[in-house]
Amino acid sequence: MPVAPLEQENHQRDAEFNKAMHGKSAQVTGGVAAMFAKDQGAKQLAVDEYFKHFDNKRAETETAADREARTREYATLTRHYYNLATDLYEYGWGQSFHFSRYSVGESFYQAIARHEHYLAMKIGIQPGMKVLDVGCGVGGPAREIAKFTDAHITGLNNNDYQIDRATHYAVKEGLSGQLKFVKGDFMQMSFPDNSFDAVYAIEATVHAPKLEGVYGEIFRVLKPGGVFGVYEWLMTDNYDNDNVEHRAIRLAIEEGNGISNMVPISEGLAAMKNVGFELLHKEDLADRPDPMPWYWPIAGEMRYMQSYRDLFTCFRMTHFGRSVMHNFTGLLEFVGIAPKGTKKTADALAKGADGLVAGAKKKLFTPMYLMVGRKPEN
Ligand SMILES: CC(C)=CCC[C@@H](C)[C@H]1CC[C@H]2C3=C(CC[C@]12C)[C@@]1(C)CC[C@H](O)C[C@@H]1CC3
Repeated sequence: MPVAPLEQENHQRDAEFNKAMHGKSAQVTGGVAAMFAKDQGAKQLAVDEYFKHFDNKRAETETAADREARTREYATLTRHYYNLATDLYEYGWGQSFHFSRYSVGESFYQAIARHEHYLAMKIGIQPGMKVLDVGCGVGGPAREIAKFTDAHITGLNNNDYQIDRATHYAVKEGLSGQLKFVKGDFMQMSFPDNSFDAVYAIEATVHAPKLEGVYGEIFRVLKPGGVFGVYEWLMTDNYDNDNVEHRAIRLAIEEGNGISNMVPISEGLAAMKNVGFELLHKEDLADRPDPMPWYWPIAGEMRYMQSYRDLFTCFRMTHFGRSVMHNFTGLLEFVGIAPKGTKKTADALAKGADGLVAGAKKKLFTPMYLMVGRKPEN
């Protein structure tokens, strides 16, 4: 695919849109309350901007030009995806927007935290280090890793609403001295060269139009000798783009998850090497012989639940739990309480979740391809 030019950043425009759409809802407790406190007109704009890339696009007729159009507008596409999806994520999943491995007797949130600790350990984060979290979401992982390691973490994010939420939670948890959140496009970072001791990215760099672009920026801002670790979303090398069923799964994953261009493992590995990283570790953690698969919560496979404390969290992700919530939002939309587009977004997320599960079961997709690379000393 030809390399598209990067989208021009406009922080003032984004800040104004954030204020218009989300108002003061970043301060609200809980995803559901925040979800309904939006401006209708601004939300409609986000819906139109996001779904123009996916409405009426079918795997059977998808062209390279469709994919190129998405990558040209990668930043707007992903920013509006998170304008629409963030509250639902918080309602249905929590504040760490990633999957994890699970083990016997381990609760859902313990597993999520363990996945974060594992990456922090793999890249050797030490107390006092200056660490960058690329694509930090609402800061769940940054807060956990800050507490776990005593490091200073900067979260980078292109969505103002998520930055506001992350900042709000950091203040609430008394972590403002250790955490800061910065608005920006990870393809064109504003940090000077060699500014961080370590960098990590958890299921976020898949939003890049080209992995080499974001990994190149990470390489630039990392100090020589510093280590970068990533859990990457990749199609496995079983994926065949000429197979319509495979394409339909990839397209469902992209639409439901704000992704402009998902690529195979081989491309992820090549990107790490091409930008200059010395690869210390590569492994698909989804291939570990775990007693339950990473996707069980979104597949609604409640038999894997390990703690009754997880009952409500996990029930919300079952097909039944989702349809209760999605039809309820549809009803609230109909009577004018919820802003238009709430149900459409929820349904797209559900379709994306089904795509993730189908991709995982057919061994076509992984959300936890671990790559750890060092920037050489000279
Ligand atoms: C988009 C990327 C790169 C990472 C996010 C990973 C996960 C946190 C999300 C992927 C699918 C999402 C869904 C939900 C929460 C967040 C995810 C698991 C819901 C369970 C939220 C509640 C809705 O009613 C259904 C959603 C299905 C998909």
